[in-house]
Formats: sequence, structure tokens, C-alpha cells
Amino acid sequence: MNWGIIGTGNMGKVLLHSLTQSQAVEEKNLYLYNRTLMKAYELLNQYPNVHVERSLTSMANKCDVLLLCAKPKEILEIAKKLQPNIRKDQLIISITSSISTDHLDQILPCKTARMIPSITNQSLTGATLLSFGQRTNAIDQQMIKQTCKLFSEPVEVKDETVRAASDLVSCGPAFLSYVLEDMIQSVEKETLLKREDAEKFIETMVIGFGRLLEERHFSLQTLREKVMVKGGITGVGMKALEKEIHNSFNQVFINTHEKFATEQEMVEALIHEAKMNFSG
Ligand SMILES: NC(=O)c1ccc[n+]([C@@H]2O[C@H](COP(=O)([O-])OP(=O)(O)OC[C@H]3O[C@@H](n4cnc5c(N)ncnc54)[C@H](OP(=O)(O)O)[C@@H]3O)[C@@H](O)[C@H]2O)c1
Repeated sequence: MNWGIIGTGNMGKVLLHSLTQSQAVEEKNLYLYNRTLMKAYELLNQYPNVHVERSLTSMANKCDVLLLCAKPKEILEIAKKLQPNIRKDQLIISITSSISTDHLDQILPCKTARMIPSITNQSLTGATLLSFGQRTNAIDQQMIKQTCKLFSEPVEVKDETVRAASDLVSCGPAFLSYVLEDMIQSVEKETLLKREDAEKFIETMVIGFGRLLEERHFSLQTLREKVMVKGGITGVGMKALEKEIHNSFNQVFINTHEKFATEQEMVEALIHEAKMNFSG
């Protein structure tokens, strides 16, 4: 089975790495295409046995599964261009929350799915969020789940919670990095610890923290209770945190959902326009 990655930016590269590193797909069965072709050719230095194609038509001719790894508006442009060359038995996957399988089903004649990756997939961990289009059957769904299982924990999500799930799984690493960076800046400001040492301590702490959760030694709550001895030093630090941070993520999710709604409106308008053009 041949897989294609259309769009070799941040996420296209993460998926190229996770698919090959986990041996989910052999390099010789992987095809790449990017708007700026040079960027796709540069990847041959690292992945010498993948193929770089020069057009969307040849991607459609050569691949059984196509991952559309671009921004929402670009994904729609790609889907429209692929449409005349796509067969019913092919599978096209959107990697963005704003483009659902229903959206793709309206402009493509084939099977569709949505697979939202996370930067954590690069180290063959973290989740992938899956949704399947109406034309996929149990075998297609199993194939996608099994492939994702080799580099992540696949979880099926419904349209109504896809944005919230993506906020945690895909945006989460960026949000957490910001909070940790803030912790480093504050420790540097308020104590004698040097920034480079603070960075090292935070990195080792986060890796250990992840390991504790992975090995199921604690839940988030029991871990906090274990560290926070009654009347101890962690407790006084926590008091300040409860005052400053409690509820401060509410606005984060309000913002992401507002942007999501705007993107969906744009996607629906563009699909309407595309359908008019096809029928006209
Ligand atoms: N970043 C994350 O952690 C994350 C996680 C989950 C999902 N996502 C989703 O992933 C999507 C892509 O994000 P990204 O960060 O990878 O974006 P990106 O770095 O900008 O990559 C987009 C790629 O698509 C290429 N492209 C654009 N139009 C094209 C076309 N018509 N034909 C072929 N290639 C085309 C671009 O080519 P050029 O080189 O010419 O610009 C670029 O390489 C977004 O929709 C985002 O919502 C991101």
C-alpha cells in the first residue's frame, strides 16, 4: 500500500518521521509532494528511499492513502485539484480539526478520514485523534487505527469534541511549554539560579514526570498530593499558584473555539463555492 504526504511543513515532516521510524510504512512506499518542491526534495537527504512527485496528479495516480498536511484553506484547494483524478477506493485524510470527513465527502468521490496528529508523535508517543468518513468500512478503519497505533495512541473523536480534544493533544505541548518557560523566567527573576541550570532542571523534571504517569505510579491528583506535604514548602508555593493560575485556561479554550468556528464558516463557504463550480 502506498502512502502520500501532501505538504511537507511541520506536521508533514512529523508524520513522515513517525510513519517511517515506527516502520508503519516503508520509505519505498512513501510519496511526497509540496507546493515549494525544493523543500520536499531536501527531505531525500534524510529519507533517501522515499519518492518526491512533481504534481498532485501523480500523487493521485501513485498513492492509495493521501494525507493532506496543510492549512485548512490550502487543504480545500488541494482536494479540489485532486478531485478529477481520485478513484472511489482511495482514502484521503485531513489532519486539521476544521476540515471534517463530511466536508471532504462533499467534494471528493473517495473514502475519507480525519487524523489529527501531535508533535509528540515524533517520539512515537502521544495521541492521534481519528474520525472516519461514511464511505469507509471496518477494514479501512482498522487499517488506519493499526497504522496509528505503531507511533501513537489512536483515539476516536466526535465532531462536537474534536476541537477540545485537539486543544489538549495537539496544542497542549505548546501551552505547557509556555507555562514551563514562565516558570523558568520567574525562578531566574526571584532566585540566584541561572537560566541554563533552570532549563536543565525543568527538562529532567518533565521527562521524569511523564515517566511517572506513563508507568501509572500516580494520577495527576495523587502525584500532587504526594509532593504537597501538609504545612510544607510546596504548599505555600501552591497557594500563590492557585491564586494566579486557577481558571486562567478558560479563556484559552474560549479563544480556540471562537477561531475554530470562524474557520468552519470559511471552510463551508469555500465548499459551497466548489460544489457550484463542479455542478456548473
Ligand atoms: N502544528 C501542530 O502541532 C499541529 C497538530 C495537529 C494538526 N495540525 C494541523 O496541521 C496543518 C498543517 O500545519 P503545519 O504546522 O504543518 O503547517 P506548515 O508548516 O505551514 O505546512 C504546510 C505545508 O503545506 C504546503 N502546502 C500548502 N499549500 C499546498 C499545495 N497547494 N500543495 C502542496 N503543498 C502545499 C506548504 O508548502 P510551502 O513549503 O510552499 O509553504 C507547507 O509545506 C494545519 O492545518 C494544522 O491545523 C498542526
